[in-house]
Amino acid sequence: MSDQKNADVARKLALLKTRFREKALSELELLETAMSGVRAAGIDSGEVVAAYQSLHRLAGSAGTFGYDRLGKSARDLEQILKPYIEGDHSSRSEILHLLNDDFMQRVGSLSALLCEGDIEPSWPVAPPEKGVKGVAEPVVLVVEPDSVKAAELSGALATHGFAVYGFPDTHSLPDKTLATASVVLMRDTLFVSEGAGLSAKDECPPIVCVGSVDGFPERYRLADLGADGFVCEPLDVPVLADYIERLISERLDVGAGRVIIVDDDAELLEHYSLVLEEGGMAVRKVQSPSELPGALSEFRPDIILMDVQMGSYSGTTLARMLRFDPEWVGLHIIFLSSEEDRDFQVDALSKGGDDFLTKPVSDDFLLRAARVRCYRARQLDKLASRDSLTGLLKHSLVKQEVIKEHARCRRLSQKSVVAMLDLDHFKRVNDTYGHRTGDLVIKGLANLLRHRLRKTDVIGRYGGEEFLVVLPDCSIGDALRTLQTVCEQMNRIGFSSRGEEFHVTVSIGMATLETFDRGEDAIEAADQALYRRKSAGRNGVTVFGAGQTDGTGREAV
Ligand SMILES: Nc1nc2c(ncn2[C@@H]2O[C@H](COP(=O)(O)OP(=O)(O)OP(=O)(O)O)[C@@H](O)[C@H]2O)c(=O)[nH]1
Repeated sequence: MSDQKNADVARKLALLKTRFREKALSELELLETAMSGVRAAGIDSGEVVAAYQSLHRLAGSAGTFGYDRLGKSARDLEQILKPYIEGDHSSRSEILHLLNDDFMQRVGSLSALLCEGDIEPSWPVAPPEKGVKGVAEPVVLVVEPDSVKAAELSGALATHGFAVYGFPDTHSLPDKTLATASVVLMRDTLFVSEGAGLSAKDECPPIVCVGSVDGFPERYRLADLGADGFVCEPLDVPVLADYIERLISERLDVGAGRVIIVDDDAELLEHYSLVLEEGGMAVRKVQSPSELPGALSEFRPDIILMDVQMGSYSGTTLARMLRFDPEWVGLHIIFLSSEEDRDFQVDALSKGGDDFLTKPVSDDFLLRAARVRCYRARQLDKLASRDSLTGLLKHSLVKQEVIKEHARCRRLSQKSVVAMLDLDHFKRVNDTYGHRTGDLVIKGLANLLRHRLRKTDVIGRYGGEEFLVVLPDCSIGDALRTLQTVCEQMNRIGFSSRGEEFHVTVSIGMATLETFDRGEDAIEAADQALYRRKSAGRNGVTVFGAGQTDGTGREAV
């Protein structure tokens, strides 16, 4: 984060702290006056419950703004009032016993704790570096002293769509370059002597060691020194490319995350959201619970962080209400509450929450907790919506995306393209090299598409060796060029099995989306174009219904 941005965030946090202090001061003043009144009259007309709620709020929020001692004192006083408000007695003698001198004195000293300044709120950990820079081509750094091996590995990985840069040792590797990389591949012996310094750097991406000796002691040593992975020679490049791909997508998932925060306390809401946003997460603030259903449909978060008591609304009831809708049954709801009572927490969870964070939470803890929970939510979501072999969208979901994109194109008069891809003579690959190798080829094409297409493009596995992609806001000419590149690059990837290297080609049929009445018709048209490409000799792109050439000199049908 730049110094300027740091200063901005610090200024905003300081402003929120001031607002909190002002609000808390007037609340404490009211509390003290109310308790003095109750004590003097010996009659409680609901003021003690209000005082309990006020102390409960302070106990949960003060620590967030750096007033730890205030939060703790408020919690102690809240605990004194708790048996009274849970019981059914409010005789004069009980009130006087409750609001004794000691209690009143402690209430009176709360506001002094607000003037102490206490500790500054902790600053969240820095956002993780994004694994993929720009549109495509994740950067892989190869740190290998043997220049021949380095060149071989770099060339092979480049055909899988990675941008590869080689370095003979860690000293020649600039920090700036390191920060742009998604993965470092490093000779294991070099890692043992130089790697610890590298992995300790903040900007260092995952380090995968490459070695020729694979045993428990060697792996343990590398793990102990901070390596993230190990691959043994001779290298199977498609397997390695897939492994790198997995590391990259895991890393991206950890950083990203969409959170809705529901809290009726404006300062807390602002503070939490600032902390998460600065940590790289996308946040939607909801202060009024009635706005939650609309925000959910629009923002589609990974998780909800929700206060438990918001005026007349209860967070647990809201959680239960959300589960009425099948769409939100799997949504992760995390309660943020100053309630420490275990029975209460279990009860809240049984009503539809998934987890409990007890307030006050430090900024750092909040960010880490939200990241981990978003990551888990995404992993679970992936299991349901993603194809397990390729990690791409499953058949029904990618089809849905086509239909959605078709409606969007019609509404906004925009142009998009849908394309169907199919590996050529794939049965032969399976028959010759086995199903496992066939799977690697399928993954190879999936990874290539991920690298070559834009982040906004939708990619799905439509069938066994068939893929469907949607290219939104894309002219037919641009789509043709992009997909031709995919064909060329697929053909360049060298797969190996049983000591033999082989290459696989892909055929593609494409169609404009908005020219059809329904999205399904556009898929059908792309499929027909694919069929024609297969009849016309495979390995290329055919546009539905156009007399365009496919870049290989052949006439597309
Ligand atoms: N390894 C592997 N093979 C699969 C998978 N799904 C489908 N297949 C195989 O893909 C092959 C598809 O073969 P065909 O439909 O005959 O087509 P083709 O051999 O690719 O020939 P053309 O499409 O005409 O170029 C079949 O052998 C399927 O068993 C999978 O998940 N993994």
